[in-house]
Amino acid sequence: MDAPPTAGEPAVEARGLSKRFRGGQLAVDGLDLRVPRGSVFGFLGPNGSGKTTTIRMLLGLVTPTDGSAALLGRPMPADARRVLPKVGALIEGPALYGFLSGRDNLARFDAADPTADPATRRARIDAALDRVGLGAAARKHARTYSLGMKQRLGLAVALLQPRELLILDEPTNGLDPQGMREMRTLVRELAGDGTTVFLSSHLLDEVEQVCTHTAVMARGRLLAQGPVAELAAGARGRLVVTTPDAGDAASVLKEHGVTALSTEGDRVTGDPPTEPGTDLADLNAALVHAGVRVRSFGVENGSLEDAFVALTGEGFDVAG
Ligand SMILES: Nc1ncnc2c1ncn2[C@@H]1O[C@H](COP(=O)(O)OP(=O)(O)OP(=O)(O)O)[C@@H](O)[C@H]1O
Repeated sequence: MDAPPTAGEPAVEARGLSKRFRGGQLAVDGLDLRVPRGSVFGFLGPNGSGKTTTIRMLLGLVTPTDGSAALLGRPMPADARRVLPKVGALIEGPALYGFLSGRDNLARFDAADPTADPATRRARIDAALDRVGLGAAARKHARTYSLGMKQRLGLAVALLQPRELLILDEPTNGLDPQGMREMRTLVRELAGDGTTVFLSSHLLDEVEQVCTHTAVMARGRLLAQGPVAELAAGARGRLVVTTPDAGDAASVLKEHGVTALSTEGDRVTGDPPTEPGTDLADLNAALVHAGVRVRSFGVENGSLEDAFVALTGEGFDVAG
């Protein structure tokens, strides 16, 4: 008999998880990951940073070169047969038959599951279709579905059984704004039901909007992880000045130790000086003294993007 997983055990845990592909490429490098139960966890990183490879290792689809992974307190892939029934996954778009209706696609997946009782199939399929908002389109051929509907049908496949953990690889990738909104709402609803959701994304604002926790990847390495609010709050805020004299303002701020200055129209932003004893009021006085007409002056709260830039020294949308 196995001991039940202890309470407080993370939904996903990786220790030193690494993958070097045959060509020599180190796609994932010593990843230590801890996904709290009940969280919506955003696995964030630019394209090519190693997110998909990590997800494939977590699910036992790729063998790690080094390190270990556990899902719901059980080692993977050793306990895959016991764990995977409690885990729904959506990776790389589901394999759907276009000539079958949404409902018949689900029936096919359900029939392929040896643990699924055929007597209750219909109810399971209805519930899954309802959950993803496809009840009305259930009888249409899947080939007529928009990409967003196909993604939601893929999620319905994952929801045919009750799940403790959902792992979604870039669930909004390629969707139009409406499709993105629907998928994000769905993720929030699923999390509201108590399911832990682990999703990968290359979109900072998506993670900020949807996730409670995040881990930030770049070039196969983990840069930071923790509650989204804590990471964003830890980032230094940006000084923001609006003024019709933007050019002069930038010069004065530069003279007074403001770095990483950028000007957009009447808005000048920069990193405030870090020397102890620097008072922002003195900066404002210096601007006024130099004849700069200041409309507003303040420090904006740090965002996840600020945290990322601080961690990597570069913008987010760089190719990994
Ligand atoms: N089967 C493979 N063989 C060799 N290299 C691979 C293989 N799969 C991925 N890679 C490389 O490993 C690195 C990480 O890829 P991965 O797909 O995990 O990143 P990702 O963050 O998921 O990016 P994307 O969002 O573009 O999928 C990339 O440089 C990729 O080219």
